[in-house]
Amino acid sequence: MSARDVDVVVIGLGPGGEFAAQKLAEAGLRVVGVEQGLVGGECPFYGCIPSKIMIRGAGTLAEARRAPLLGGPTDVTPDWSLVARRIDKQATNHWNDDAHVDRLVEAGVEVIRGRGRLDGPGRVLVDGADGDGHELVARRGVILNAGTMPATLPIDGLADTPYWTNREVVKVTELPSSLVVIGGGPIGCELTQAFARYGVEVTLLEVADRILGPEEPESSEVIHGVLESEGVTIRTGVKIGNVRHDGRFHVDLGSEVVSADQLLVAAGRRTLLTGIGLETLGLADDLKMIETDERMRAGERLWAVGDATGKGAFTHVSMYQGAVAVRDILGEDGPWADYRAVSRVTFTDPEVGSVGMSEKQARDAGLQVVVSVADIAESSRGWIHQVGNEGVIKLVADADRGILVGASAVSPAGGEVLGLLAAAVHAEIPISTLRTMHFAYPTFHRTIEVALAGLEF
Ligand SMILES: Cc1cc2nc3c(=O)[nH]c(=O)nc-3n(C[C@H](O)[C@H](O)[C@H](O)COP(=O)(O)OP(=O)(O)OC[C@H]3O[C@@H](n4cnc5c(N)ncnc54)[C@H](O)[C@@H]3O)c2cc1C
Ligand SMILES: NC(=O)c1ccc[n+]([C@@H]2O[C@H](COP(=O)([O-])OP(=O)(O)OC[C@H]3O[C@@H](n4cnc5c(N)ncnc54)[C@H](O)[C@@H]3O)[C@@H](O)[C@H]2O)c1
Repeated sequence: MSARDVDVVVIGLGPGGEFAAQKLAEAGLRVVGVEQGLVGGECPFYGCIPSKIMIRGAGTLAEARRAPLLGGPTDVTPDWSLVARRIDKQATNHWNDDAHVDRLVEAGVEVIRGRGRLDGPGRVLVDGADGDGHELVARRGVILNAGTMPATLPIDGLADTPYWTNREVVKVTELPSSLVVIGGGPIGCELTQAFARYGVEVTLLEVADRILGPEEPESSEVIHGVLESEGVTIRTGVKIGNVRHDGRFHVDLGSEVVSADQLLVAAGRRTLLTGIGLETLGLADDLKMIETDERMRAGERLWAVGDATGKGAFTHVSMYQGAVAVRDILGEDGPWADYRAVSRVTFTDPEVGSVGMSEKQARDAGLQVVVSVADIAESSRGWIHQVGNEGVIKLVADADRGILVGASAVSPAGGEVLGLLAAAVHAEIPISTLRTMHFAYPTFHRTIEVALAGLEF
């Protein structure tokens, strides 16, 4: 096997790696992308897109069920096959990544299917899926975008059961009549609500004392209430003793055993950095996360982007970081990575949009914190909306600087309401300026004006 010279090798073609590979090739560099699974990564095939298609279907059912109260009688018959077909045919092309590969090849990227590993600065060895080995020398360097897999839980008996993770759940064609979900994070909450709206009896188990733990307590409270009102059973603070499977799943919580036809584990992610050759660059070979600087540099001629950097496991963060790495590799002068105003949306109904720091994070950072919470249901638009109007706007301000450092928008279309708040935190718009804005009537985002008025300093 003789080494081949190129400019850049990208190991892992998730959203950030795919983006970076394309941009660098379009800029005229010789780029090789190495992917052991599907080009595009988790988001289009097992994550964001399929889950949001489920949520879209479930949301239309929820709205139709609200119609008798507001619009007129409806007869709603859930049909999961519409969702399954959309995911299979429209979204994933039967889990075929040709469209992603074609886009890269068109841009000039050489795509090698196989497992890549580092072999010193700028050097990559690939165990090709076709049995061939490849030795690549990347003159400028390597971008690592290895991403994550579902975390495996050390629960007695679990590994011997045919439980679902996000990998299996996106391929479901027939719904179970009951489902236990382990993990009340974004995946657990989004899918719990989607399945419940299709008539599945769902029990959600969360080890922490509240679901959506990293979000504001007010956000968790709204979503907890909404899920329960839609028939979901929620247990928080649980300790799972063991899991058994005898055709049905039995989850032992000590004080009770929860049984269901299916089990979904959505309890976090694990990175794929072990065995990827980090030690050949002098880094530890058992890292859970990879440290990066503001240019996404992680070592000698090594850049890292995506979930494995620990800066927010979101597609838009991975792509943002990919763009930063591209600028650095092309010798541009920034702008470099800044995580003050990372925005994220959990696509429950209501959506939970948030940006920047939570109140706790701001207090822990020693800021002079002032907060304000305003109720969406009490706004004119909330009143008009009626059923499904639960939500809050929460603002976290740094009183010393007179700016917002964080905010949450739990609301119908909360992810869209978030836009204004994300701009405010990102651009450090003075609160005095925000207070003088026109807030169109009657919108959900007008509740931001109420929350701004409630900031006392
Ligand atoms: C159910 C679900 C829903 C989600 N919903 C959203 C959402 O609504 N919005 C949002 O922003 N984010 C969402 N996410 C998160 C989002 O999918 C990830 O943040 C996103 O995919 C970015 O991940 P990444 O760039 O780190 O790489 P990944 O998408 O994890 O891809 C990494 C790729 O690297 C490959 N790879 C790994 N090691 C090697 C190797 N040694 N050699 C070759 N290839 C390798 C893998 O096969 C994989 O294809 C969701 C995730 C899940 C699971
Ligand atoms: N809309 C979005 O942007 C979106 C949607 C889904 C996922 N994602 C991304 O994917 C990541 C992974 O999602 P996730 O929900 O799997 O992970 P997560 O780490 O965000 O949440 C996992 C939850 O499982 C709980 N948990 C862990 N072990 C448990 C146990 N033994 N018993 C009961 N509960 C347990 C945790 O306390 C936590 O609340 C997210 O952090 C997010 O960044 C984003």
